[in-house]
Amino acid sequence: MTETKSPLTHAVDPSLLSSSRAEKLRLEQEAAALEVKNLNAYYGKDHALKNINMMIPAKRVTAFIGPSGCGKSTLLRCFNRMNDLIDAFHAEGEITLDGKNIYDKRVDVAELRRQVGMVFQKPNPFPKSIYENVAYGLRLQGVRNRRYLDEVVEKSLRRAALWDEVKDRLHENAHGLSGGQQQRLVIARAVAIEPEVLLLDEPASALDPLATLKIEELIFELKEHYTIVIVTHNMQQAARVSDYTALMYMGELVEYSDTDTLFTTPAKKQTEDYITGRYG
Ligand SMILES: Nc1ncnc2c1ncn2[C@@H]1O[C@H](COP(=O)(O)OP(=O)(O)OP(=O)(O)O)[C@@H](O)[C@H]1O
Repeated sequence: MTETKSPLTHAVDPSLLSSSRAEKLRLEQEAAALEVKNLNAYYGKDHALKNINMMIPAKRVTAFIGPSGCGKSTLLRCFNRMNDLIDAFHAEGEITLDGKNIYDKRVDVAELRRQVGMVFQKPNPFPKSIYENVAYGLRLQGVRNRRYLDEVVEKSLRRAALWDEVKDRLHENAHGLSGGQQQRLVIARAVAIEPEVLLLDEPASALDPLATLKIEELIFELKEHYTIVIVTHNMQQAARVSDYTALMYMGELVEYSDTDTLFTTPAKKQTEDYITGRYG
């Protein structure tokens, strides 16, 4: 009896792929939002990122996957220099945002973080009202005009798919919202200051399946306006939400391509082993 060998036993259901991606995406044809050139990063002597070179396309969703400790979050945090807050950290190489090196000494890091917003695993609204959470960044910028603030708060909450659920309780404390609502509120807070890039570090891993689904749908809508980079442990999630996927392993970028290709016909054996669950 001849045994037909299927090329891959997918950890990810192939029907998840391509349904939302009618045409074949090609990285080399995309406009770049961020470009990473010869990036090495260290925590003291620990070499956390090893000579990373990649381009993050504008207004697409790019997912970073890979086993725990491979450097996904470190790379994500390089994009708005969040790692600068860690004493032992240093980076070498270049990351450009719209052609400008964000590691240049003259860069205003506060302005960089306005352009490159970040959402963390655990929702972290401030202990203030829903309204004040969203208005926070604008108030920091000195905006006082009430009508303008009202407009931005509404627009941001709509964009974060939360408006209908909170429009009658804008002045209640944000900590009264569910976890999923809090995470969408944090996204509204980030978009209120019109960033260019949104970094999402496992944004749904603390949420139940329904709240996760809402965040995934939201990510799909947000890419119309923003470049999105998401770290996820969940390969199904990467397959569902991202246009491009990067697999990392021990600080190296193993493979990076459009999501359909990475999950169906990866170029490297190491990728195939990872996505079929043979390691990680
Ligand atoms: N604040 C820190 N201080 C020292 N070492 C760190 C720090 N943060 C991360 N590291 C180290 O850098 C390497 C990469 O960690 P990183 O958190 O970027 O990986 P990850 O792929 O995001 O992991 P996970 O999926 O578990 O979050 C690991 O060896 C980790 O121990």
